[in-house]
Amino acid sequence: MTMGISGIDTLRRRIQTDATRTGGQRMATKLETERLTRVVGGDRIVDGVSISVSEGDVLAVLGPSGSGKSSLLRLLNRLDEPTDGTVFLDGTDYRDLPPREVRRRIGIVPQSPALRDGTVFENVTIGPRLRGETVTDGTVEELLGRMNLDGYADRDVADLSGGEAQRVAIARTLVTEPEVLLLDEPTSSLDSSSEERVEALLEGLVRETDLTTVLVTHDESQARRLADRVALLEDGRLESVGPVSEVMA
Ligand SMILES: Nc1ncnc2c1ncn2[C@@H]1O[C@H](COP(=O)(O)OP(=O)(O)OP(=O)(O)O)[C@@H](O)[C@H]1O
Repeated sequence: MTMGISGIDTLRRRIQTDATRTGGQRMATKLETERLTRVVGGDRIVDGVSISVSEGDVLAVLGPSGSGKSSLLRLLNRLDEPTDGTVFLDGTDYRDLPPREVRRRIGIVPQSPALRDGTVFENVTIGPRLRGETVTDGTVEELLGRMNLDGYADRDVADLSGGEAQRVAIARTLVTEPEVLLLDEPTSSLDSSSEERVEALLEGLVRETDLTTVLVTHDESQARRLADRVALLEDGRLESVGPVSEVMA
């Protein structure tokens, strides 16, 4: 049997995945970056970052302002294009997948998500509707319930508090049932009581659904509460990565 370069890569990846076992339990690699790099105007805003996230794990990305956290997140679902390096989703190079499929499977809640004029229902279902798909009322109600927004479907988003709007934005990302969730500072714009509430919802969500998650945060204590592993960025480069207990000892 002959094997092309991509076949060898896939095999190598499978062997690596098999090697990642804890207590005999297999931890499949869901998302892996390989020397991921983005150069803008001569600046290496993301510089050779190689990290992997196991299925169901929460990876927090920490680092000073301007260290490239948001830029890294935007590369993970190809909202921005890497200048060099790539991302593997379930072992497949994402450049071999249609960008639309990548963005459906890897959902992002941006730092300051803008809602469109209209109702909560219209906002939550906007992605599927743009693709000509329908979402049932029941699905939306269930999602809103999960975000503690029971009965909000017909509300005008103009009347929502910041915390409620953020939860609508999260529901809007979850409606496509992503396999990986990217969260960019999900609570940074909220007052402390909304922050606690949104964080508790996110914690419940990622623990109950085993959703593979990458969380950008400047808040070390939030990283400790939510994450299994932490990646520290500095000037676009990966300074360290590992379990929370080791990296943030
Ligand atoms: N589109 C862009 N064009 C040029 N430079 C950019 C662009 N996006 C980001 N940068 C620069 O890249 C660097 C990293 O920015 P980024 O927003 O990723 O950092 P961050 O760690 O998320 O910061 P913060 O914590 O303040 O949100 C900064 O110097 C920023 O000015």
